Amino acid sequence: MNHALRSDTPPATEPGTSTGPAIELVGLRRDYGDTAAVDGIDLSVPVGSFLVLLGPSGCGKTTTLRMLAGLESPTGGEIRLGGRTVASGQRGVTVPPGRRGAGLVFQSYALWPHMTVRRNVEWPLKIAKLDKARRTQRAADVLRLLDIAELAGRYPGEISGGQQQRVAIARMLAPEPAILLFDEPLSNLDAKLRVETRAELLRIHRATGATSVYVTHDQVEAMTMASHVALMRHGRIEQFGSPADLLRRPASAFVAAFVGTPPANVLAAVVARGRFQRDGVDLGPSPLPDGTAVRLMYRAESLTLDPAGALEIEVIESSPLAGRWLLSGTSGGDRVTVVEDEEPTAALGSLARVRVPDRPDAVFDPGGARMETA
Ligand SMILES: Nc1ncnc2c1ncn2[C@@H]1O[C@H](COP(=O)(O)OP(=O)(O)OP(=O)(O)O)[C@@H](O)[C@H]1O
Repeated sequence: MNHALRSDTPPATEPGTSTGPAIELVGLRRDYGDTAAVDGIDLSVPVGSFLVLLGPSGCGKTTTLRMLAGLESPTGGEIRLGGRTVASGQRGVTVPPGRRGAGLVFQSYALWPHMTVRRNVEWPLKIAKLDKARRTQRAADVLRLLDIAELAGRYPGEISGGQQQRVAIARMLAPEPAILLFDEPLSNLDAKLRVETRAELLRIHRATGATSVYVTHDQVEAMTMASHVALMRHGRIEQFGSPADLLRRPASAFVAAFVGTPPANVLAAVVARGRFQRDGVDLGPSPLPDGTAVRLMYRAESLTLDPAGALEIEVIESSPLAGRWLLSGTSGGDRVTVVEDEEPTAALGSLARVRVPDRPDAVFDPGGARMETA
């Protein structure tokens, strides 16, 4: 792959314009004894995608990434990179990490402390047996792309955490991988640097034209960076799509409650006499048969504080967000968040009432699967 190295150069391949998928996972699984860390994953993304593996701790994100990198072998299924099978549980194929055209950046950066920044970045090129002139040129190019050319002569112990991370990314990019793998790369940075580095990583992703896979448990990172999100749960993909797909049409109550700022509200209810009822509170008409147990989704912006509202909450927190206010409370064990234009006057610990619209934004069954009610 011919990497463009200047940030003002368009990506070598525009996302989505390639013929075949850059990454294909087919029935991918990894068992550790009785634990299915990855329990049968299927997905496919085109060249130039920014795929985020998102999900709570222990859902199998890192295991999936390590299998992509070749640090872990699947116990079932296949991984295809650029149409080539690099790992197959059944056929016992395993292409070693160095021959997959994929580069990995660890959370811990893993720089060699006794080598200068320049030598750290040149190291993978030395392993690849590039001659000295090309190594020097390539290292200079990636250090410039990452904006750290002036640090070339320093040792990792002499630069900041954020700069070390840039060096780790430069080292990963040096051999021009077609696939960039990131394992929670921002988790060691402070909040402001995280936001800046998000944009920086996207710039690098676009400048190289490579396909990126990025592991995080932070849905804000996923929603702001991804072209494709795979939201994982218990080793499986709960929903795969664009950030907008997950936000607009969550496939399950789990997705609804995991993504969005703030995430949507999900309230348990039962249908009685043609109405959604919750502990004696009427939440509006229901098209479903009486006795059906449901979980109703309401976006925070669909709810309003109103002294005449049907739902009573105990206020637990209130915080500003982009010129508006989020007020959260609890109702029968469920968390309820409302967006208000003005700072709410309700004190913490006090009771407030919330008006609920006649129609929920989505209806899920008690197991969390989406129900069609239209
Ligand atoms: N080497 C291992 N031996 C046994 N079990 C493992 C091993 N690696 C991972 N697991 C288990 O597999 C499951 C998935 O782990 P994995 O690290 O992939 O999750 P994750 O989503 O990356 O979590 P986190 O966000 O906490 O890093 C967990 O239950 C974990 O305990």
